Amino acid sequence: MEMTQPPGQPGTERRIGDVILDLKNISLSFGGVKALTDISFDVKQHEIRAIIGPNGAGKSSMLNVINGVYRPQQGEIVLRGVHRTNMDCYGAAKAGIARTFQNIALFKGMTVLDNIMTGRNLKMKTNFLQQAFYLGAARREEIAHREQAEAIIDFLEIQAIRKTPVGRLPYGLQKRVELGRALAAEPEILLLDEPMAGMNVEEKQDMCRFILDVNDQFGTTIVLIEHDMGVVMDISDRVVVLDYGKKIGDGTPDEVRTNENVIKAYLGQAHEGSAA
Ligand SMILES: Nc1ncnc2c1ncn2[C@@H]1O[C@H](COP(=O)(O)OP(=O)(O)OP(=O)(O)O)[C@@H](O)[C@H]1O
Repeated sequence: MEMTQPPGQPGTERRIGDVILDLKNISLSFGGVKALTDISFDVKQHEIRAIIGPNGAGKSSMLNVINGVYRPQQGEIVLRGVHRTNMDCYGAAKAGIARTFQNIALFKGMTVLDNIMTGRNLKMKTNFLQQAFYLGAARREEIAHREQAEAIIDFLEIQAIRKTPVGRLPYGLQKRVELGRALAAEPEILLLDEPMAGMNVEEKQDMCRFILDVNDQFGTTIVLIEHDMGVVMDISDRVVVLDYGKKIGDGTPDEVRTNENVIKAYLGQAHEGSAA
């Protein structure tokens, strides 16, 4: 599990720090549909922060606001103390925010290694011509990036499939590769949209372990959406709960578990067997 140059901050001790990302009064509509209404919550450095809520609650929209896919009509995104009314995707990536998607977004015909290499695009410093002719600097850079990608492959224990086209892999492994591609960007904040959706119990346990290891070993701050309540309650430091685009709960797993509104809107449904 030793990486030559791990993502995030090498050797960072797992200690919850100050607020790194602060969402203030975010509202987002699509025509008449209010996806988010006046949502505020913060994310502290090194923590695992979960966003939960029933289908259509606004969870993915929230991640899309954080990494600049959607522009909120109201509110502010404060990243490391810098106030913005919206992010843009490139700016978010440059600022150390990486994400995975609900539906896997990988290049299916490309190998695992090459997919993970695409995650290093922003780290490439040589220009297009240098790369095209594979000139000295480009060659050295390529080797360094490959080493980094191989280190991620070792970390995620997918050495055996490093040359396999992603499209041929089972779903659970594709999700792991997607995590690898996000890690390749060496993010400080990692947004995970349902990283365990569609997985069997064993795959879920593996993914949990990798998420905890990333957080623990590299100090990466993690914001995740997850439907599996067992997983959420086990691995999160704090949980924010959305329902119909509104925030109805925010706190530690224990606080959220006993919050009346949450029980009524979400956990209550789970008890009745209508939610995961
Ligand atoms: N691009 C879009 N255009 C129109 N409406 C959208 C768009 N994205 C989201 N919505 C609407 O915003 C609301 C919140 O959707 P969102 O996908 O954020 O919820 P979610 O909590 O992630 O749901 P799920 O758990 O089903 O993924 C829904 O009513 C959805 O239909």
